Amino acid sequence: MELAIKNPIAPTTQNFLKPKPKVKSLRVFSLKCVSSLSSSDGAATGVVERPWKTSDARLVLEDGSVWRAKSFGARGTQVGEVVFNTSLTGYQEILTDPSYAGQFVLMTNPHIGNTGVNFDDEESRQCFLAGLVIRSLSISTSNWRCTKELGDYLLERNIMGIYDVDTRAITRRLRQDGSLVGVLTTEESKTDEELLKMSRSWDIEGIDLISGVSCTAPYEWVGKTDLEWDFNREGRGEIYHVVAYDFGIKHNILRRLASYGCKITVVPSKWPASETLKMKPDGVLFSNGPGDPSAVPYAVETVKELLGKVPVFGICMGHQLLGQALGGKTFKMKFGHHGGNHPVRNLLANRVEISAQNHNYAVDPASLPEGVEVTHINLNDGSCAGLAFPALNVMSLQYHPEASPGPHDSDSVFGEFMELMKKVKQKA
Ligand SMILES: NC(=O)CC[C@H](N)C(=O)O
Repeated sequence: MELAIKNPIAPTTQNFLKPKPKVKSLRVFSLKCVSSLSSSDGAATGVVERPWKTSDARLVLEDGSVWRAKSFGARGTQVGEVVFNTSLTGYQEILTDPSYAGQFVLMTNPHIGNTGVNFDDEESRQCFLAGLVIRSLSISTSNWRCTKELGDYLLERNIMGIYDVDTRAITRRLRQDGSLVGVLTTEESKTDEELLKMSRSWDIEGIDLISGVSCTAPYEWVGKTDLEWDFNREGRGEIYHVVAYDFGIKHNILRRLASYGCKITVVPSKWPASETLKMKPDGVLFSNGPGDPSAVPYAVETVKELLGKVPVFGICMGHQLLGQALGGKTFKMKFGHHGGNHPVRNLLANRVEISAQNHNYAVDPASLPEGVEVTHINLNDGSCAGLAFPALNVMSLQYHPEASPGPHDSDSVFGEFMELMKKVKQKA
């Protein structure tokens, strides 16, 4: 089969667009835990409640479903958009990925918490997500790197979690109806109707969530990937100065850039392009970040001002901002991609990579002007997973080459960014 590099995706977004949430009447779902412990009641029905905790939390979705659950971590009431994540491991990296701001992450892996948390797997300075939804909270924690149990960690960081909720049923609902806004509460006094109203009066679209997660002043990043974990130690020769825009940057992007030989200055999301150019960088990185990419026109303007003046690399939100700066449009997908098992066709290398992904929006390839190439395609749904505009030294990925958590198949893209900076530097 001939691989066409230029915009090979059928110019349609209709398969991905999120439909309007269906308004249904309130229905309550509660999960009975099937236990292998014998009790006279349980033996008769095959179902018994765990004796040490009964449901003390509710998740009310905007479609009218009410999910009774048990709480861990912080208590209170919180609104957010529910998304499901299919990663089998790496819940600490997911919890600290700032791109989840405003969202409840529902893990499809039913067993969470068994390895606790540790000092090394943090992807940012705090947890920005709205909450965590899981099927089963591990009753024991055991790992040589563990420094704390998951529940204590969430409590310290004021993040709500619920367990003993039917995560498969909610995932099927999200797949069918699209991502849904919900309210999580431990407050008995709030009625289901009140919570439903609350969930229907909030929307993640159109909000600038980047400003709440970005750093507030520039700083130098020096940490490399620990050699023990670095599976790719080649090509660390030259030093390039990279200015990294922090739209909610994950630490592993910075570690990978440092390991590839970059001196890195991280700057806040509203850092002027003119100031960046004064720093004379060899390249600029636009990071991942939370929320609606069309709600941050100031960031698109900054990207536009830098285009053509310095090689640029965009990751996830950075890719979506680049798409807009090049003249394209973004749209909201039905339920997005969140997990460590997304197959992507890399059209430049003609190979399939299994990738880590976390996004609810995508660039519409049909909206892009001549000369912009789609370089990567998500093989699950054909959506645009990477772009290049060689004339302006632009490259970007919709997904996460830095993994954390996830497969490392796409790590070599950092090497491609080094090559791009080298080429431009040699010409200068
Ligand atoms: N990981 C990211 O950068 C996410 C980008 C954007 N917030 C989205 O959901 O599509």
